[in-house]
Amino acid sequence: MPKKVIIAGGGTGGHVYPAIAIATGLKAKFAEVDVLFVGTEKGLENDLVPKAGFELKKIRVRGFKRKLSLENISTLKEVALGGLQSLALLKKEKPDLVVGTGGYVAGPVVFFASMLKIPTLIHEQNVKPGITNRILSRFVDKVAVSFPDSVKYFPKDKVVVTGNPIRPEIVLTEKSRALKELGVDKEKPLVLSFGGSQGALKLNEAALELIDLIKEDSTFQLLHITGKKNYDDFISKLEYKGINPSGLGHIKVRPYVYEMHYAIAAADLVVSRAGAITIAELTAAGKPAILIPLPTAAGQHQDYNAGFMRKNGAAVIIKDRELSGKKLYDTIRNLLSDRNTLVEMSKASKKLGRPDALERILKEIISLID
Ligand SMILES: CC(=O)N[C@H]1[C@@H](OP(=O)(O)OP(=O)(O)OC[C@H]2O[C@@H](n3ccc(=O)[nH]c3=O)[C@H](O)[C@@H]2O)O[C@H](CO)[C@@H](O)[C@@H]1O
Repeated sequence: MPKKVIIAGGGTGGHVYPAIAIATGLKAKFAEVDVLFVGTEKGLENDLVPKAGFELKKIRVRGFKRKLSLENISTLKEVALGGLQSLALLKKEKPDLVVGTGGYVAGPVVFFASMLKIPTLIHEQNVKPGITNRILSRFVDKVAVSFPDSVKYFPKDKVVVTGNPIRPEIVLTEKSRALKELGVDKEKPLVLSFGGSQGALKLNEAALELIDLIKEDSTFQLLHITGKKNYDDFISKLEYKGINPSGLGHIKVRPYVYEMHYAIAAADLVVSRAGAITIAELTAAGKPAILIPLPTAAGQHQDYNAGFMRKNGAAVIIKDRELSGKKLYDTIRNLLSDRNTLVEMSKASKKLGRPDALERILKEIISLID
């Protein structure tokens, strides 16, 4: 009998990309396995899941505000509704396994699956786990974590260190091919900058200043990703500064890059937020980084992710409040002009990579289905 796996994960790329990596890995190994995604109406899953060739069912879930607020009363209604929808979906689909990769949607789907005695696995991407996964860990069968430092947060008998599953192309793409695909000059180093899957306004502000500093001439090239919703505003601000973005050969600005494996493979240095999947991709590809952890991330979890990279010599950190175009420019110039440090950082980064993470998670999944 063919098996059915439900993967619940959504909201941002950090939850959706690992879910897609798991689904694609499962299908590659067992073509007969049926994989169904559960997400919400608004998240990035609506764009990425159908593109990856999977079916997406949607339920209505919202997160609670961390502070006491009236809005939480209406959220409570949504949560109850989301619970009922999850239950109905699980009863209808009768999956053999439910995997949760985070985001609000994973909460009710994984919780009710465990109540229905369906085998469950959750995956935690960050060094410091979120509250939902900590609560869910009491009910699920397996907890896959991405860093040894996360083990202490979960029940000992359930937790296993697998790493963050990433798209295989991230490791498989040759730099020379990537440079060609992106149309960048192979003689000058390329700096890739982006603020996770949504883009980051603060990083965009710094990038605007940085572009102003390097527009005439530069020792490096820049590929800056603004995030889809910030792109038009970014371009208007560039034009206001008298800069025509399409007229700059050594600077490229994009709203979003679907083929991120080319951007990462081509880069000599990466500037980014400290999202867990970004870090997993950079380390798998052995890229040195300048990280600007998002200060408002729940429980400061990006500080922990970035701290892990710095502790191991793979990244330098700029604090969000200290970020400016000039600071970014100086930090980039210093690193690019110090070849030895850059090589050491690349090696350190590569050492932290876990290219076998997907295989490890698949092994856990298979043992739960069997
Ligand atoms: C604001 C917030 O709470 N962010 C969280 C979210 O981050 P976010 O969704 O930003 O996730 P990550 O930084 O972990 O991953 C971003 C993903 O988007 C991809 N990408 C990005 C830009 C682009 O143009 N194309 C593209 O494909 C990257 O290659 C990567 O695969 O989930 C992560 C994993 O739980 C957390 O660590 C982050 O703290």
